[in-house]
Amino acid sequence: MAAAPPFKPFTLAMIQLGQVGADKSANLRHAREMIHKAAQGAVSPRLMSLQECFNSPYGHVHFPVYAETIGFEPGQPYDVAKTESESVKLLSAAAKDTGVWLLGGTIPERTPEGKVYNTAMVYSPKGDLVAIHRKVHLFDIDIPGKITFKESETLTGGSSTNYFDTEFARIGLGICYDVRFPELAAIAARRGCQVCIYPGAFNTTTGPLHWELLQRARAADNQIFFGMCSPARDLTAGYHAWGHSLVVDPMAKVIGQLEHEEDILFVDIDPKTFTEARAGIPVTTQRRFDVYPDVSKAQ
Ligand SMILES: NC(=O)CC(=O)C(=O)O
Repeated sequence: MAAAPPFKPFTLAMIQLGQVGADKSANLRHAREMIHKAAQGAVSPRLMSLQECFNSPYGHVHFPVYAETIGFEPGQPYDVAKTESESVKLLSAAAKDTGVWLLGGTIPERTPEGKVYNTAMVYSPKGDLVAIHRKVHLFDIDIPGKITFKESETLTGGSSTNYFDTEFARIGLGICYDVRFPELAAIAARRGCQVCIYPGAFNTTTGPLHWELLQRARAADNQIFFGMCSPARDLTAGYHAWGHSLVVDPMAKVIGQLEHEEDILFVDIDPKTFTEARAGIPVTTQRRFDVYPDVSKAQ
């Protein structure tokens, strides 16, 4: 594995979209407008993120209907010009036009074998698709009287951990429910990620107690910056997202958070906090892998 890029200061933008409805073209148009708005903000971001499921309503019945073929293979060249995926075309053009790294939220992806994944894509400022992450842990829960959700009705879980390198940081990837499984962020951090960003969509049942808690926990466990980008809340939709897109620093301090309406969060990521957290509380050098296994060596 190559060494992580030197960690440099940068501004991160979390784009919390409202208006995600049944009309995919309208969803895509709105995402493009908001990406351009974020890029032209008072502080120029170097990296922008969209939310989980930004081009379709969130629900297992919708995934197969909205699914697109991406055809990305890690390590293989990928020609955006040859894709039929309208979401890939839009995200690639938006990254290129703005000249900003873009974590393009997630979309339902259909593979040639007919499997459907919940997939995040990352575009470089040149518009190249450089990484994907398929949601590893499917959101299957049942809280009687509150929420029942079963992604596994139509989705398959991804089977790899993923990160991407920019000129200012190594960024670890996950999607929403993945945050409840600390191994994923631990693996990313031990592979040199200074920042993890997960597009997500918690809800009004799980969000109040767990959204901030889990992100602060993953940041503190690993002494990294940790952020999740959510959809805005739409009470006319079938799924009531929590909103509150959030970024936490390596001391587990919340350094930026939105409310639940459509908005854009700009956060300055300062490597000094990362260095100071690790120097002051040196858990990253005090682990006892003679007592328990190192999960990052498992794959
Ligand atoms: N939507 C998810 O994947 C996860 C979620 O809402 C939760 O864990 O709570």
